Amino acid sequence: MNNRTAVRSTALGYPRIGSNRELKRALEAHWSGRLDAAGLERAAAAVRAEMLDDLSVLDAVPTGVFSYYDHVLDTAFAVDAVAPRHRREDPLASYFAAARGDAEAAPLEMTKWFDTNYHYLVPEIGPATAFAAKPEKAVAEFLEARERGLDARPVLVGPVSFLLLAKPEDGAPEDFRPLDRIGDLVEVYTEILTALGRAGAGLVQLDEPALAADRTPEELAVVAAAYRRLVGTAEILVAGGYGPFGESLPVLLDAGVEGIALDLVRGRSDLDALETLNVSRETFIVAGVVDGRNIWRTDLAKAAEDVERVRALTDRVGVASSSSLLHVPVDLAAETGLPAELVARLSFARQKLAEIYALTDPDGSREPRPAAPDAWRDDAVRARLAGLGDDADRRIPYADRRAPQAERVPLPPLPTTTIGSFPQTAELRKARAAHRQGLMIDADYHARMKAEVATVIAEQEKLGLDVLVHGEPERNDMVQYFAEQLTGFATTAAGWVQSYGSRCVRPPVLFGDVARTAPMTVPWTSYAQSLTAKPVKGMLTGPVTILAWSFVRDDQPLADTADQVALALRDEVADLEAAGTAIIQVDEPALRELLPVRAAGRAAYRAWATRSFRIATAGVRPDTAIHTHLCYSEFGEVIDAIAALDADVTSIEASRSKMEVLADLDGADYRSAVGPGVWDIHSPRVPAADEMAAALRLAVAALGAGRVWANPDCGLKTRRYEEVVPALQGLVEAARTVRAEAA
Ligand code: MET
Ligand SMILES: [Zn+2]
Repeated sequence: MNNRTAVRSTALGYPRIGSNRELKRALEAHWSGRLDAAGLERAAAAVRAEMLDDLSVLDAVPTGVFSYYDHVLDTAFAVDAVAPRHRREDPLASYFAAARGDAEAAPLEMTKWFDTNYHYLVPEIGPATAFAAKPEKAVAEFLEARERGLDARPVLVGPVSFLLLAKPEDGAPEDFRPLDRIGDLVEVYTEILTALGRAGAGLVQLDEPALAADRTPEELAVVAAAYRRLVGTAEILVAGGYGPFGESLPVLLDAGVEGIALDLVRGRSDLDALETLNVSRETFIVAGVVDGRNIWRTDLAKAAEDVERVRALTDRVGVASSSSLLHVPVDLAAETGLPAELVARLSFARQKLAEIYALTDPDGSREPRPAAPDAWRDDAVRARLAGLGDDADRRIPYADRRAPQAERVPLPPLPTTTIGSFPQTAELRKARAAHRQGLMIDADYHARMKAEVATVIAEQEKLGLDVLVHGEPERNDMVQYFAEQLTGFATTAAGWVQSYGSRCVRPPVLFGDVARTAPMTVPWTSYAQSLTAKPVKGMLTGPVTILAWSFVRDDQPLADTADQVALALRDEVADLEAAGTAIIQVDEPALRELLPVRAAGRAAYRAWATRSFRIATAGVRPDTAIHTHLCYSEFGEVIDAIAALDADVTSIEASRSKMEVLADLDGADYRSAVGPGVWDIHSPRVPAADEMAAALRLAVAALGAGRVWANPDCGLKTRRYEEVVPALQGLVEAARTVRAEAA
């Protein structure tokens, strides 16, 4: 029992975009017609080979975790739950039509994956969706690993989570829920599991992250029935990964699954529960003690203690990441520019595999995490925060701000605006790269960016937009741009993490106390304003989003870290206002993202998240308008938090979800203005003016013309001018039409 084979090492999933983002490049080449399907598949095979090379240090490897775009979409294709509008002759075209839309059809809705910055595509399920087993991808990737002599374990999204993550297709009856289809779906899963078994698979991992959320007794009954049916066809390891299984844990064990993979980073309560549950010593328990969501080095001493607790309960123990490693960059070795004392405290995917392995090795390291150096502390910031008055996060009521703001910046009903960024052209990216590599001097770079601002302002004046933006050409990324200018942050050279499809982000590392040393955006906004008589919005990223899109220190509560960021932004807001900016937008697209998966943690989250936003913004005069912007999610669950931000205008993604947000706002205690997005900028499709006008009419009907703004869903940086110009022409036309109707 004490030899190392007693404890097996594995990971629940792995980064799949390639260590140098090879898949991203191949996908984008394919979409633009520069790479054919065979070329794309060759690039994909190379990425899968690299994944297996990395994973092969472990006793057992997950397979099927590669994806061309998204693993939920892969699962939809594995069970043939493809919306009729996405069916094409060519399966790859069908897949990308669902993912991105094409000339004929809008894509699936995209939304955040639990409390992460990964986005999945929302399957559309109806009462008649004809599920069918399409196990080819799962089987092929299993065999690929098997041919290398690896102990391969196919991974699929489990049937319960698949349906809980799905939405009813358009036109489904009011009372239809995708979960109603569990019986049919499970039959198809048995066929897939059988096919995998025939190919030689033993254990199969079914990811049920939705069981890390609160589940009703009816849903638990569905879980029980589904897994009782499935255990007859394969040995099943159920993985969660985004918190404790809680009430689902005994249900899964009772159903007789072969094993359970626990998230022992965020879901340590499951370990206490397990100790009371009288688990059979035959049950395979995988201890997810290596954080799959963050990049701090594992405290191996503490992790080893948890593994021992599991070993006391069962003879079959695994050590793994707490979730898929999808959420961390591939290799710390690529970071040659980081300070040594930071590097000593970090661990990326490859390092995490080594940590996992060490924990299964009786002679492996059991080193605790070293404490943070004193130099990372800023007592001045701490003292300022401690001294902030109780009203530092309060403005006078919205009703009293409205008139002074309208007087300072007179606007027509349904004012038109954009969310901030304009296309990041190849030329701009080239200039930024040259500047970063020292091939372009600061003065030339700034001149180039200023020229771009001038172009963007002129374009907006020509289009007839009401509130202008400077276009954000100087920003590589809306969080990194600020992280590079604040203390307490480091940025990585190649720490890429997949956000959606081919889109990757490089989250900064927030390791110490945060402070602003100089204005960060004022010169850009002021320059843009100097070029036009129209109002130009200041443009900042809010504290919650800065945290959500960074790897944040885990040695103090998020609330305390958020307040430090808020204080830095408060100074920036004050400087913008002093420079004459009348409208300041503070983006919080990630407000929904950090909402705790379980209800128990939500009130506390709402309180600190909204307070930090208000600390950042509440210092302004009544006649200065604070805008905010949210995107990527369903906002029903955070409507009260949105109201509590106390912004004067909230622009919010709405077009893919067909203005659902209006129903949520209706009834919430939300009084200020809303810009529901009328153009889905995640798709290359240019909406027609009358389509946007129809959306605006819905908004006017719900909120009244006086409270509606006309804008796209999000920033335009990923789009091309060929799309942006006609779409914005249509937007301005739509606003004028609906304005005239409302007058
Ligand atoms: N101001 C930002 C932009 O337009 C907001 C993006 S939200 C993901 O790019
Ligand atoms: Zn956005």
